[in-house]
Amino acid sequence: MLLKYHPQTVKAAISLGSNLGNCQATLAGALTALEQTSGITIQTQSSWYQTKAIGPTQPDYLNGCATLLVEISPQALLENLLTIEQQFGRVRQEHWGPRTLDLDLLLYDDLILHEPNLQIPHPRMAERAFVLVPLAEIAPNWRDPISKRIIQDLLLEVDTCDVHLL
Ligand SMILES: Nc1ncnc2c1ncn2[C@@H]1O[C@H](COP(=O)(O)OP(=O)(O)OP(=O)(O)O)[C@@H](O)[C@H]1O
Ligand SMILES: Nc1nc2c(c(=O)[nH]1)N=C(CO)CN2
Repeated sequence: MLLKYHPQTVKAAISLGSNLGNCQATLAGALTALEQTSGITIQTQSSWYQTKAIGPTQPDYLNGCATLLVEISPQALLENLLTIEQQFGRVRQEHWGPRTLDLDLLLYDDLILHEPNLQIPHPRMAERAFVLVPLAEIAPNWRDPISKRIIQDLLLEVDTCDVHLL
């Protein structure tokens, strides 16, 4: 019997954010760009949330999360995210400053990775309501491989008053 070779498929989670330009169009465009990338399939996308900016004074953000099925490495996934950020006009200026598009890699299966250009889970994920609210909507039982706590439990520890369903 001939068995077709399937590269391993792994589940990953990303966050999306935008606070410059037409944010809703940018986030929808970023998901379309991801879906058109070889080795990436969007599994679930969250609702969009209007969130108060953390960091320097700047406009509110539109934030959301998506789970992906990926057949590419974490580094290749990050490269694709950075390329899509560039396509949407992302200019790196101020630390935590305003941006047309921010794509962060949150989780990659149960992997823990500490490389100079890539940390997984995303190191600030567990303190950010703008990440945990949308992530809990689509992946409440995903376990953070470091704290061993599930997303809906991490969400109980943060203040969600500045995160509003669009
Ligand atoms: N899990 C990750 N997801 C995305 N980028 C990461 C991750 N871990 C490390 N990085 C590195 O962070 C670099 C800078 O990212 P970026 O400018 O988007 O940070 P930021 O969005 O301003 O802040 P934050 O990382 O707190 O969200 C990226 O070029 C990438 O190499
Ligand atoms: N509400 C909100 N604040 C932020 C965001 C974001 O996506 N949403 N991203 C930041 C840098 O990654 C800094 N501050």
